[in-house]
Amino acid sequence: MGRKIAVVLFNLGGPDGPDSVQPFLRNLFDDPAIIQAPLPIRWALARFISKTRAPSAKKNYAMMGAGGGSPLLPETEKQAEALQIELAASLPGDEVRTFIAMRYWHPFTRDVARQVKDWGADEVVLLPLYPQFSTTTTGSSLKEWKKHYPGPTRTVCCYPFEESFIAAHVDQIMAAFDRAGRPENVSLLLSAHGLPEKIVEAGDPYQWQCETLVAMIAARVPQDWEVVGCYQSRVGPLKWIGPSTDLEVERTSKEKRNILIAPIAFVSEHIETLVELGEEYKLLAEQHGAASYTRVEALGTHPGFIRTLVGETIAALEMNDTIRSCAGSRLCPTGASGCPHADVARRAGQAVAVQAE
Ligand SMILES: C=CC1=C(C)c2cc3[nH]c(cc4nc(cc5[nH]c(cc1n2)c(C)c5CCC(=O)O)C(CCC(=O)O)=C4C)c(C)c3C=C
Ligand SMILES: [Fe+2]
Ligand SMILES: [Fe+2]
Repeated sequence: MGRKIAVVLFNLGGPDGPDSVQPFLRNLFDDPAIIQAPLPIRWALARFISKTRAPSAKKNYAMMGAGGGSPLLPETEKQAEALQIELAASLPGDEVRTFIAMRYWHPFTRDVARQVKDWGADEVVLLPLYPQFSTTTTGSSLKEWKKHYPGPTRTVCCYPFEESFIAAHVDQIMAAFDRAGRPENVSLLLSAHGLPEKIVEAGDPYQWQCETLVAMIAARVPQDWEVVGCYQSRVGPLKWIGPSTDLEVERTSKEKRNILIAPIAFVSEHIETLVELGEEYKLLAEQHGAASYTRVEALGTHPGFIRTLVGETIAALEMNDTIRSCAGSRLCPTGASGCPHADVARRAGQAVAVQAE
């Protein structure tokens, strides 16, 4: 008899209407992975920041035509459905079901953990919809999952260097280049969500993974393009990693370049792609004289991306270990405190050679 395989997709979640913007933000800022402060202080900060940030965030959410909420859940549902169909075809003897576990809004991780238990899964694969590992995203979701699901699981750490993932990005970028009329003097800005510097200094492999991915994409696009990795969506008073996307948009606009801007850490459309990349930076580019500005679409249900997720799931099911590596057939950034491989690596006393494809 076949196995019952639950594939749990981790994502951040987003408000489902204007009234949930503030409680969603409060959940986000109450996460110790986001704000490292002792408890009564963190509660107070979460309450204060969510209250002060809610009015401007509501305006931004209202711009997306999703009833004042985020399109993140419907977009993630499309990915879950596509993945379930492909996995069913790849694992014909088994019963595969995809679940979506959001971190800060419905469907909450704790409720999904209960559904997976009730379904009676024989195998549980935890698959983050974050291609790069960060303690603030995948690490936080894993912790939350473990609080609510005591059974064994197989965890995909991250997949930033998978061949099909890089090829899907290059495909989306070249489609945007065609839409722009294949101009000369192209600056390709590969934009990821930023992080406070101190999180990276504590060992988070996210920036390293983003920058390595930028170099890998740069090797695949026309060699006369300028390719720049940059970071968007800064929040709060701390120093964040750079260069910042807005300053890169300004600089390349002043140089009268044709800008292509692509998200490399978000895999579906939501506020950070539709509003920040699609509206705010577009305006900035126009104000500073860019020759043109074209937004590259998020991967969504791009067949190459769904293939990446299928490959990661199957590799996780086949491995002996319970964690699927960060970096495909390359070496895991072991020793980084944020990487769930760190413990494995410490035990082995060396970088862990990971499963080949
Ligand atoms: C790679 C993905 C992400 C990282 C890393 C990340 C870190 C991070 N985020 C905040 C603060 C906010 N993030 C918000 C929304 C949001 N962030 C991501 C992804 C990453 N965040 C997603 C997918 C979304 C959801 C967007 C949606 O459509 O709902 C928000 C809310 C929006 C806003 O008010 O701007 C905040 C706030 C911090 C502080 C942080 C690292 C410390
Ligand atoms: Fe964020
Ligand atoms: Fe790892």
